[in-house]
Amino acid sequence: MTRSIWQEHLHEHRASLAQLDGLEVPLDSALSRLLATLRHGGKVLACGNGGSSGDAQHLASELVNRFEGDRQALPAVALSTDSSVLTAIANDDHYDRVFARQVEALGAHGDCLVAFTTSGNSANILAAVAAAQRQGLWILAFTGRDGGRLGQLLGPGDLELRVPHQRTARIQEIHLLLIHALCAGIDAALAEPTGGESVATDKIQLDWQNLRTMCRHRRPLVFTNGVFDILHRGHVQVLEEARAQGGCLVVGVNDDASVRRLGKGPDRPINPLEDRMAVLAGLAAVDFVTAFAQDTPAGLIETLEPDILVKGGDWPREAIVGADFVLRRGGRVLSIPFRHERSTTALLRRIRETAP
Ligand SMILES: O=C(CO)[C@@H](O)[C@H](O)[C@H](O)[C@H](O)COP(=O)(O)O
Ligand SMILES: [Zn+2]
Repeated sequence: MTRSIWQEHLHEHRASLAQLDGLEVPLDSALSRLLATLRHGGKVLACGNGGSSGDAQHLASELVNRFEGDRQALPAVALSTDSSVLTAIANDDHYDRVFARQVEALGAHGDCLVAFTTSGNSANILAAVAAAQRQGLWILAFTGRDGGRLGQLLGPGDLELRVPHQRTARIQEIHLLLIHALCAGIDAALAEPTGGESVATDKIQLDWQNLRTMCRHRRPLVFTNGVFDILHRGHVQVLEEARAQGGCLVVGVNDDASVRRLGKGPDRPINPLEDRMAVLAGLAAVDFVTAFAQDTPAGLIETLEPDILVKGGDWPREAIVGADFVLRRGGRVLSIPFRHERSTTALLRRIRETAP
């Protein structure tokens, strides 16, 4: 008896699934590499032809938007989506260059190029991989059969998820399974806290360069600074309004010696830097907390290059340190008034006056 088309497909699909145990280790490596890339502010560029261009778009949409759980938006671009860019490159240069040119335009050191090809031989994919290698991206290749020429092009820092099947359709079906497994792993690692667990320690980033990289794609970047000795309602309100202005809020905190130089009193700060940063990191509005030892946060602002600079209270905009720098780069400077008049100094006076 001949099998129906459906029975044939089912049979072949099951047989291809049975050959995939070897993918567990490279899938785990791909997941950790991707997470490290995303956590350090890197982005994902994805490309493929035909059905594989759909895979590239599928992956990008699940990173930018969401897969199954709530987590931050992640930077990913499918290189097969802009018909103007694609037709211009193919028309003026060559179809083989359609992805490579975009990698040159958008790729940066540390980013990841995800290349889908069932044969491993599509010329535009090979060119994209070569361009990515020149630009310092690492490659995650989804291939089939024997990996084709792409399998041989990959360097020691690259990874390949190869489906050892001969038929394009079966390979593509497994590619989608792999995409979903990766997205599930990313969801699990970056899930928004449901309570109980602490993300606050990850928010404290004392290395300015590291912080700069982590904020690279989290724009508009909002920056504010202060002592935050005894956190009060006015602080929380200003921080919430500051966060609402952009996509990421970094708070720069004066270290203890620089607070003492501000002359607020011999016993200030009451709370040491570590405690002040931990309290700020516990606020939902705050994405990152860092510290500065200088008299002003000018150096920190120049390192982070925020798009929006905020001070709370009655600071005139022109007196805000770093305002010139941010305005010159086309950014905005805001003075957000305290809607709840509270001050740490006044609070301390009251505590002392009422002390027995
Ligand atoms: O979806 C399919 C076949 O299932 C086709 O569109 C297929 O993706 C195209 O023939 C691609 O051009 C094949 O490219 P590649 O996988 O060999 O890189
Ligand atoms: Zn197809």
